[in-house]
Amino acid sequence: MTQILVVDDDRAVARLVQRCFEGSDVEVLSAQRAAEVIPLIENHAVDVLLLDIMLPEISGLDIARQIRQIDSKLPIIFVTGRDDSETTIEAMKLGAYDYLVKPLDVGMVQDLVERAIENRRLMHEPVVLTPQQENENETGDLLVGRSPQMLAVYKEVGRVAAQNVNVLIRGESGSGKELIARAIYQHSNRSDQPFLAVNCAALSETLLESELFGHEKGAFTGADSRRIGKFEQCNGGTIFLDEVGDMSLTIQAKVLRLLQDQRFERLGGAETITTDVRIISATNRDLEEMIADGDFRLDLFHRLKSFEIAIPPLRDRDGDLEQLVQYFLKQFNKQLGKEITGLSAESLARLKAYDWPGNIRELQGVLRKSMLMATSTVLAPEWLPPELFGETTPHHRAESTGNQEDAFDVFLTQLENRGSEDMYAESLEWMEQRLLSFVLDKTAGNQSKAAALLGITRGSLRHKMRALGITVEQVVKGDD
Ligand SMILES: Nc1ncnc2c1ncn2[C@@H]1O[C@H](COP(=O)(O)OP(=O)(O)OP(=O)(O)O)[C@@H](O)[C@H]1O
Repeated sequence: MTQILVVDDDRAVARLVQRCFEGSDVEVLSAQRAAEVIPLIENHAVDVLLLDIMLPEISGLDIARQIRQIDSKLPIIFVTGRDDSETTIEAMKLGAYDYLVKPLDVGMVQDLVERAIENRRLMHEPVVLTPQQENENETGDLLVGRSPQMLAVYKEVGRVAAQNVNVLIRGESGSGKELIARAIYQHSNRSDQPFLAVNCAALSETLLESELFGHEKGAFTGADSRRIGKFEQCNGGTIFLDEVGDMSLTIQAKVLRLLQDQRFERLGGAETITTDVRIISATNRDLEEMIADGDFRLDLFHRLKSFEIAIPPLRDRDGDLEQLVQYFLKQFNKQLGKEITGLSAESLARLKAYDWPGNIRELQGVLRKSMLMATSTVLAPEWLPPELFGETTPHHRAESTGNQEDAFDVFLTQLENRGSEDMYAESLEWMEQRLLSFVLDKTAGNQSKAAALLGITRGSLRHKMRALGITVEQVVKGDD
């Protein structure tokens, strides 16, 4: 259960935030007075704080300073009446996650809070590497796999984590680059400082530049106030630049300068700002080829890879597939209320023969989808998706008739047979899984378009996708 705390003397703010998360697994706590804040934070596992900057008795900034003493990494979203005030800048420099300007917009609140929750997860959810610790009661994300190839990776993480050098993580899509980045951060000397992740492929050039370096008012159309960028906000911390190969040459030049002398200017600004950040970057692109084509700077490449970790693709990890399958079976049995005991020999052989271009993420998706559909306790090949057989059309079960009602009936009968006491929730999950996959497929993975079709915000869509274990790659790849 995720908990967010809303502190505002205007009760309407807490009510609005409550409305934003109705029906989700987010619990909204609220307080109207400054004196309540610290005890609430001390006594609850608060994941995100929405804090009014202008409380009657004390400034929100002063409370934030006190909170930093207790929890230096709690994402704080300030709520303010004006968006160009110096106070807002001050708040961002204090390490606030972001700020919202009143009147609040439901979509924006959802979107920002979702992102802050995700950021909290990235910082807090421990990534467990040590082989002896592999047990199901472990909390956090477990890096499963004891192949010699992965043991070498864990050793490298151990070697480099405490050194204050930039690390470049390379590996195919879905191979675990983000998990490794978090493991490095968590074992580093900066683990008590923030960790901020930026996906360089997800934003347009101007927006990415502004996200990283900030901007001054009027720097570009739509820049109606000054904004502090991640490099300034994350002073003393670690930035994870995901998909670093997707940065434009202009931004590459700016990042290079930052790496050379830890200085930069906000977009459209003259003031030179100094910052101290460690960069962990990741890519699945062939940077050497990009350098040869003039698309990536050689000098930046060398700066980013003071240390390089190459994550092997799943197909090259000796013996990891079986362990991962066991691990995900247990996990999904719990999540889906199933009792699937294992895979048939033929299914396992099929999984082993497959190439896994989407690596662990694809394996997760395949198992989840198959387990959701399966009506037997052993996962037979008929429940596996067609792409594993090199087919492009469904070849099995009720779905093969194209009749979704049949598939739903099968699912319901199965729930009934195993005496489910949670049919409502389980059926809704089944439907949501299909609905989201369908819409994301129709929009070729475009989440904004998908959210618009569904009539929900992008934040809610992302939240649902995470809860259901759906990734865009899976959807798009699974159906092409
Ligand atoms: N060794 C592992 N053990 C258990 N789960 C794993 C392992 N590696 C990856 N995962 C899971 O697989 C999914 C994809 O991992 P991750 O996001 O770290 O990959 P990535 O390489 O960063 O992907 P992308 O290239 O798309 O950014 C996540 O849900 C992650 O928790």
